[in-house]
Amino acid sequence: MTTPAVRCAGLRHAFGDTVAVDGVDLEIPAGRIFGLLGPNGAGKTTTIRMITTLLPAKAGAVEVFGLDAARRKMRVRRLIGYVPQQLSADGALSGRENVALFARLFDVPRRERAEQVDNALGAVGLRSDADRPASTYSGGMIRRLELAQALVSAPRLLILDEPTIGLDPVARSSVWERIEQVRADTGMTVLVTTHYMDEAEQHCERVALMHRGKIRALGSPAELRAELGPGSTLDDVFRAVTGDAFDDADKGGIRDVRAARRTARRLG
Ligand SMILES: Nc1ncnc2c1ncn2[C@@H]1O[C@H](COP(=O)(O)OP(=O)(O)OP(=O)(O)O)[C@@H](O)[C@H]1O
Repeated sequence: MTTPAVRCAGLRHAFGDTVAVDGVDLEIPAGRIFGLLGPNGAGKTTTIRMITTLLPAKAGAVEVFGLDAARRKMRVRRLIGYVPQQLSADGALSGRENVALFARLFDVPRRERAEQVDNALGAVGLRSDADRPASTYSGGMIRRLELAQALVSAPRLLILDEPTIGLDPVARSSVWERIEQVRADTGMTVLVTTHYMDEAEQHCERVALMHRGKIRALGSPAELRAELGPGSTLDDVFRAVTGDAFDDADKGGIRDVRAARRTARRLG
């Protein structure tokens, strides 16, 4: 059996009295697009931060391609490209300069840097806009630039936290198009969190539904819907396994995140 890209066992993290992640067992097969779905506050970002080694687990273990994330932190970090929810591009720099900065941060060898930067920009469709300031980019272009920043070190696991939040439908599909193309070209594993059930249905081969720190359902979107019966949606599956409507569980917090990304749509 091939080693999974990620294996979490009994993963737990609490912030004071708030248990954000509550005993998560999860296996993410290599080479697929895997969606971690759940409403605001479900524990998705906290789970991702433990997988990236940015946050130590209070209990349980994470393995990335068989490497223990607690003991082999630096090796694990080199396998991962991470696009957080927060903006990570600098509006004063050109697209190319932004990606080159990440190439230096991730120790891409000096003689390969210019080519790798150009390849990453090409992979997200930004080559012709690469030399103007990122402050002139649209929201979708900024998201694609952040994708290029994560791709420049040629990671085996690409982790995207809400990659399409706050974008209009056209920009959302262009981001997904690039993600799917990169995965097809490189075979890398993609772990994505999203609030958008329709996007998960369309683009993720497997999904985990997370609610209040726990994984409530796991499988392909089609399998999960089939278990519930004909005509059901992923929203229905979520309601069936949690007893909550997805939107009710959200408690409005997502609006703040959306607003934040909307205001950040133009840099500078
Ligand atoms: N740094 C922190 N300090 C205190 N509480 C936190 C912190 N980060 C997250 N939490 C809490 O942990 C819980 C899980 O948050 P987390 O951000 O992991 O959820 P999420 O599913 O990623 O939601 P979102 O889409 O809003 O990021 C929430 O109750 C949140 O308020």
